[in-house]
Amino acid sequence: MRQQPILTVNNLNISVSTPLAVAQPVREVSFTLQSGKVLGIVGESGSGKTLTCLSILSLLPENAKVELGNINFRNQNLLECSEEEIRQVRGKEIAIIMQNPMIAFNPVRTIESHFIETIRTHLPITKRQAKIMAVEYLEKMDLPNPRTVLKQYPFQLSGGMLQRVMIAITMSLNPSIIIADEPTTALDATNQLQVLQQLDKLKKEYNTGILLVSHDLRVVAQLADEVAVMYGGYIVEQAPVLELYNHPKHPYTRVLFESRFGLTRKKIQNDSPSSTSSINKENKCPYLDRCEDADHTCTNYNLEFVEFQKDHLVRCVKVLESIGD
Ligand SMILES: Nc1ncnc2c1ncn2[C@@H]1O[C@H](COP(=O)(O)OP(=O)(O)OP(=O)(O)O)[C@@H](O)[C@H]1O
Repeated sequence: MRQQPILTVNNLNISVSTPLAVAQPVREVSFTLQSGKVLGIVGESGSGKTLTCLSILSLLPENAKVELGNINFRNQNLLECSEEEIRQVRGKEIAIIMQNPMIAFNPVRTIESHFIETIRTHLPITKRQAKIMAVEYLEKMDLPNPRTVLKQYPFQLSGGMLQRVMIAITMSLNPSIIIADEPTTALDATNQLQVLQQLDKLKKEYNTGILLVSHDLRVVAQLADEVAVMYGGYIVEQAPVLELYNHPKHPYTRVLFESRFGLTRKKIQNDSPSSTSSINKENKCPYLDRCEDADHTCTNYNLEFVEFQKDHLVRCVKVLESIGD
């Protein structure tokens, strides 16, 4: 039996205003996250992954806003929370790990000082107790010599170590959800693997739900239970990881997989999806201009996201037609 989702994002639409135009980089995005599961969100640069994540914790840039939708966490619509209520959720309930851990640390403060401040902001404990917790969580992240690490400054640690420190700090608050936005992109292969192993450990040991954002299909394959593919602000396909990787249906997903896994010489073109540049008034497929399978039917359909088989959803009129055949 499927358990209750811990996070439900429903029909999320985000707009951004620039001096030249209003764009809608996130459209009709819906997904759920279960405790102890990893939902991977993949898609090329600019597809709307980061804005989707930032909106969950009300961290959107000033010129961006949620136009429509709701984000439910523990029966609470996060979009209706006050700034104070959101502050209670941030870090303690839902934590975010970003791509470049160096940015998250103040270069003139030791790891110990970061650790203690974060823990004590959320938990009523003494500095001594916080330090004991810090050592304990660094050990859990398999960082050698945790006491030495605590005395060090961020620049004295490698990117991979710093990312694991970041995860240790995050986990010391025992959040129900971690949003990991490209957590391994800045790391070399060895460190990537270690960070992924630690995230996997967290999901299993603490039943943490993880939203794993990456443009790297191999990273997502290692960790995710389910994967959503974003293109032009929409989720165009979503399925359990094995189903999606073995039977990608949307033309964009297929090209993405072929290009990443070298199955053919086909490459994804670098031009940005046209649909991020303005509001999609025509309701045409966001992938239309780049799709090899497109025909006249693709310019006139309502972009519905359809479950064409159990747990496998796709937003493509051609795929749905072919199933009907
Ligand atoms: N503050 C902003 N002002 C204007 N446009 C923005 C802003 N933030 C994001 N965008 C645009 O919105 C679109 C989606 O951005 P987002 O960062 O969510 O993409 P992404 O899929 O996470 O890409 P990346 O992997 O490069 O971070 C992009 O076209 C981006 O340029």
